[in-house]
Amino acid sequence: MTIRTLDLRTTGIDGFEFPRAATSFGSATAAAQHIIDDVRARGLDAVREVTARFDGVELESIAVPAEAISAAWEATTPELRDAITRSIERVQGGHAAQLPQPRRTEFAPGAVVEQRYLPVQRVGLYAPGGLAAYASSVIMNVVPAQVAGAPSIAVVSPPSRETGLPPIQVLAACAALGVTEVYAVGGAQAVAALAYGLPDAGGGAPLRPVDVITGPGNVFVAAAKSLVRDIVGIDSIAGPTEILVLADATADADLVAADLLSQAEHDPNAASVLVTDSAELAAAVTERLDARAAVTANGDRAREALDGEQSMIVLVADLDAGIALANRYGAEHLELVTADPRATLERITNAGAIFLGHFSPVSLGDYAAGSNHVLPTSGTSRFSSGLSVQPFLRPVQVIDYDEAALREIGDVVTTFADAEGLPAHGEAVTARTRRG
Ligand SMILES: NC(=O)c1ccc[n+]([C@@H]2O[C@H](COP(=O)([O-])OP(=O)(O)OC[C@H]3O[C@@H](n4cnc5c(N)ncnc54)[C@H](O)[C@@H]3O)[C@@H](O)[C@H]2O)c1
Ligand SMILES: N[C@H](CO)Cc1c[nH]c[nH+]1
Ligand SMILES: [Zn+2]
Repeated sequence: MTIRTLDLRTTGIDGFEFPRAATSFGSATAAAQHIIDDVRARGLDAVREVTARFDGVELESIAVPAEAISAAWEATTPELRDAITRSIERVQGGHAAQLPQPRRTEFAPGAVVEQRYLPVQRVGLYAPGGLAAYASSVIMNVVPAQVAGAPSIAVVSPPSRETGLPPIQVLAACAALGVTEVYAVGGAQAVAALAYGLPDAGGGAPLRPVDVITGPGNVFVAAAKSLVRDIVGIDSIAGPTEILVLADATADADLVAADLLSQAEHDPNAASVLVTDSAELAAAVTERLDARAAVTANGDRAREALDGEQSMIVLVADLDAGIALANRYGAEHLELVTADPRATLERITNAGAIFLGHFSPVSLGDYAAGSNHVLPTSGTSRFSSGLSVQPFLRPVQVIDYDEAALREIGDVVTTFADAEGLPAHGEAVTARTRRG
């Protein structure tokens, strides 16, 4: 494996567009629609059939028994329990800081409009399965929902072939967070079950439909989320993970290589990109990537990602060109490893999350920084943001006028009502102000 290097030092960056991993969203959308229709029509029978086909697991019920959740916590090592607990504390702190404050505006005595934030009443959170046991994704979904005050939380995650349940790490994170409603189901069938509900999720108990679905997943999960977005709220659609490291000659090549590999191990479609104005750094990172990929456990998968057309080292003439490219790419994860990362930060316009300097690697944010790891990918950071308390809260305005305040502004209403040809609107005001 040698990650390819593209030298734009003399040609310049005009017209250069980063290739992204090809994802067949079109065919996945057709497959997801078929699964959604089937689950709506046949409920649990359809969920069980699709799960048998794509997960290779035959299930009677998808509802995870409460005992399995508590047993998972008991069976978890003290080290992982401690890590889960400390991660939750940080992520809780990070998300509590996002809570918007209610506002009260008094336009005149007795003329008040308040802005309050109401939590979404029931949420469905997707923790991916597949290549890893995403306990941390449980935390990154559940904590913002809990901090927002959502009273009813259902977690879905694909069953493993061995136990027919989500991995023990996922269940242990649910236990630590006090989540008791968990379903062993993944893919588009999980999204359909959350959006439309199931009259019977196994053992006669229903899965009640949710109001909002969040969480990362593969292309079928993403396609299903976009297909149900007219009946439930969703967060942004997260695709294969991405890291762009913007580094100058002051960066440590071994650390840059370690960070590029950390995201490459997620998925053969993951994108690892280094943008630098230092040819020496580019050469050294290439060498360190080879050395590290040879010894890390998921080296084969990471090599596939680094070999893919979506991964590369880009050599630019100077830091200005590098910053322009980073903004053009809008990476899910952007690392700034420059002589003055804070100064570079001021010039960043697009990124899902930004990691500053040598001691803020992406994997810190994945687990323990206190930030959220569900982040916009594929350039969608131009218009969307990482998961926060926001999808779990709705601002609602409360209008509270007294009689004098209504009299004072009433003519604005009647004049508008007449101008719009809607006189009954005005009459609703004069019925009050002309009384007595
Ligand atoms: N952005 C983030 O925060 C974040 C966090 C963790 C994981 N991820 C990403 O999430 C993704 C997880 O993907 P995954 O596949 O490992 O797990 P997943 O849970 O997203 O998908 C597994 C499900 O896909 C369904 N499925 C598999 N093949 C199918 C097919 N041909 N047709 C229909 N359904 C099918 C199965 O039923 C299975 O339950 C990875 O790309 C990973 O990088 C992102
Ligand atoms: N880097 C992934 C996408 O942001 C999240 C993750 C979960 N576990 C490890 N990493
Ligand atoms: Zn990661």
